Amino acid sequence: MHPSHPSASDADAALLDLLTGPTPPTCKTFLPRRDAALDPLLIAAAAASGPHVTRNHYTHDFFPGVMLPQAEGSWDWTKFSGQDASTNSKPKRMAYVSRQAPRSKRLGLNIPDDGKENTAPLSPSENLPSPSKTRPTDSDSEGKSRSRTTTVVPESIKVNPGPLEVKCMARTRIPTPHGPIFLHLYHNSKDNKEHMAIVVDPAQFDGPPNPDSPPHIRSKSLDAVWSENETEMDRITRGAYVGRLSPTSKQASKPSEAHAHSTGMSDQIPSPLIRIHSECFTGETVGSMRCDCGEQLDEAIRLISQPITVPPQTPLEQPKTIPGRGAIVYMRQEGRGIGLLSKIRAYNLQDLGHDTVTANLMLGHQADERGYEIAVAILRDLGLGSKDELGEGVRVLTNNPDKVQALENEGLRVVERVPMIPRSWKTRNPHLAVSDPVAQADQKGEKVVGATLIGGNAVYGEDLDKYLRTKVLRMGHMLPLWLEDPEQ
Ligand SMILES: Nc1nc2c(ncn2[C@@H]2O[C@H](COP(=O)(O)OP(=O)(O)OP(=O)(O)O)[C@@H](O)[C@H]2O)c(=O)[nH]1
Repeated sequence: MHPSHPSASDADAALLDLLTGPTPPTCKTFLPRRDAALDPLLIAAAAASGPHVTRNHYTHDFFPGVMLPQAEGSWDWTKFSGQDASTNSKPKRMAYVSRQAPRSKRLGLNIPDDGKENTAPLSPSENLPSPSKTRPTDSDSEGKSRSRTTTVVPESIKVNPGPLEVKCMARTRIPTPHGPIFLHLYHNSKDNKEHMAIVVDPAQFDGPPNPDSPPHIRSKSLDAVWSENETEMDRITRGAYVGRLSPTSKQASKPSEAHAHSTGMSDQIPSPLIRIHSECFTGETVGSMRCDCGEQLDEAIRLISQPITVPPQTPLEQPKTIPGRGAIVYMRQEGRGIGLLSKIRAYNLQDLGHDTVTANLMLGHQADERGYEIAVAILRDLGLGSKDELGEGVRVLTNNPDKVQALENEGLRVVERVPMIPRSWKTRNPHLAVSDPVAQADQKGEKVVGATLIGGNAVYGEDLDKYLRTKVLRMGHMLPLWLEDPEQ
């Protein structure tokens, strides 16, 4: 008898089976699912970013904060109803963050084992978020107390509390209107910026130093052999070569020869001229006439490149001329360390009538937030300004007495401060212009090749004058403030 039709006969049951099909199997007959349950992380990632996003991307936080309502791309604009996404009152969804240490840390890179040279580029050991300082009250220079809370994110974020190390990652020759320079790119273990050294030392093109010439200005970390697997071509490609490269160059530098110390002429030649220059996108790239940074960089390369006259040692000898030598350490400390964003805001405050120092303070910054530890370490790597007997003392191109003090505090041997008179002041002052070929050319309206990076000649205007006067009057820069009236 058919179980579902207890009252029907067997013939009826057979007919019914024929018409309705066999009884479907019960759930018990199904095999259990073998595939993984749907992964909520994967679904969330795909929903946020599209099907190309895998669980790996998501776990490792390729899109930090993408799930937060205010994050770019996280708002569904199809639901836009005139309300600002950032004011969405819905509870925030969770943002997942990788708990896995960076690869370099997991593999133990940057940790020298059995004394072997580390081949990996220096990188900050941890990618910590920038610390933020909160100042509940701040007063500007005019003594007005403000109660608003200002959050300050320092531009140069210190990410590694360990000892400072600098490493020159690459060096190359750059021709400039003032002559060739060697551009060195540095990594360091303190911040994540690529600071640079512009080395002027064209004598290096003639090959290894001879006993009669001053020592070449070369990076010790660049000339070091980084690993036994490094080929000559690897080393040449990163700039560890002596002389000038040509299509037939095959020989990388030998650390012992490249850093040979000569004693012959060292006593008679002046110490190398150096400058620590702070990045200024507006002044150097856009040609801003709000500051003198562009012309200072250009002027520093020009001054360091001037040939040096070496006095004769005996009455029978003639004075000798050798190529100029020195270096500019180009620090990525935009806006005296406050960063470009804050500097742009500071400019607007300046247009509202405040000077550069007050504008910084109003934004919750200090007047100057720069540090010089990395710059001095770079100079030391170049063999300049260290206090040991092989290092050369330096002459520093600056008007800023605080900078000289800070450099000395970091252990730099400064033998002289060399002032930098703004070109526009020289051009307009007949007494100063008399001894300066660039100023003379400017006065005659002649174009001086390479006189400035952008404008070609000295530039001036109300903004620049205000900026220069503030440096002298409020920051103690050592310049004679002769220009009371520009028309005089
Ligand atoms: N915060 C701020 N920074 C500025 C302003 N104008 C230029 N800078 C920055 O100032 C730095 C250069 O500093 P300066 O004070 O001009 O000169 P210095 O380096 O202290 O001294 P010198 O060695 O004599 O040039 C660069 O990083 C510029 O970006 C400004 O109005 N506000």
